[in-house]
Amino acid sequence: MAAAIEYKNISKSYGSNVVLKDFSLTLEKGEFITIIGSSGCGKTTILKMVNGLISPDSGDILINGRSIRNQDLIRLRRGIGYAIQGSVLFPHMTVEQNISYVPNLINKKEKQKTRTAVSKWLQTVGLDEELKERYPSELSGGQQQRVGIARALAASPEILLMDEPFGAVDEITRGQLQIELRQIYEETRITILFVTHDISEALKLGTRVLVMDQGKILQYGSPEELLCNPSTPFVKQLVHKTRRT
Ligand SMILES: Nc1ncnc2c1ncn2[C@@H]1O[C@H](COP(=O)(O)OP(=O)(O)OP(=O)(O)O)[C@@H](O)[C@H]1O
Repeated sequence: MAAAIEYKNISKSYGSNVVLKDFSLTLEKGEFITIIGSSGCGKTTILKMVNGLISPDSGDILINGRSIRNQDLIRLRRGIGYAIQGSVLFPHMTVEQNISYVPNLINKKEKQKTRTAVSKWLQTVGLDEELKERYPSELSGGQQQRVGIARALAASPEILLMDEPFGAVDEITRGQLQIELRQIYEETRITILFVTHDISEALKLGTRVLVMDQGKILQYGSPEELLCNPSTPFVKQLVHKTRRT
């Protein structure tokens, strides 16, 4: 399978804090990659490097075989969905305006087509059509999170970056969103990078799980590989938590 994202010998430090040192990894197209590891180990850093929100000190990142170094970052970001924890919706725009924001930037002349697409995305993320006229402040946390996911998907990205997108919602909503996201993945087969603190979520959603510690890859493999063949005592302890729950 072709590579969607390649990290090539990436190093990144903040002052004397070395976050990544010679980090290399190839992520294949169409995988749902969940990323887990101790706090501060560099999960968000490797995610934000994909859409250029964080630049490496050295090394290179290739998206679909092309280095992001010489690419127009604004254009690159429009093609990469990004959903993070909590509501990051534009407060002064309705649900419909939020979801259609990027599609309207991309194809200015096809407003009707975008309107139809908004209805499709609302349905996909399990939101009632009548919510589209509401403002973010008139929605529950779970609904806001769903709109955030619809907005990230609305530009039909090939890559979707998700940084603890379900971190701020209750358990029941979280379970529903997990099922919906997995369905969206099955239907679209886009490449998803999903940061989580929850090992059950990582094993349940991912086709591949990346376990990191202090900027290093401890294991990158399928959920089955992690469960049957944990590479280190750290990974073993981590996956054992799910067996007890
Ligand atoms: N802008 C910044 N300036 C200084 N240090 C930073 C900055 N951004 C991140 N760091 C540090 O870099 C390290 C990695 O951060 P990162 O956000 O990638 O970790 P993480 O694994 O996503 O953490 P968490 O699970 O707690 O969200 C941390 O030690 C963090 O404090």
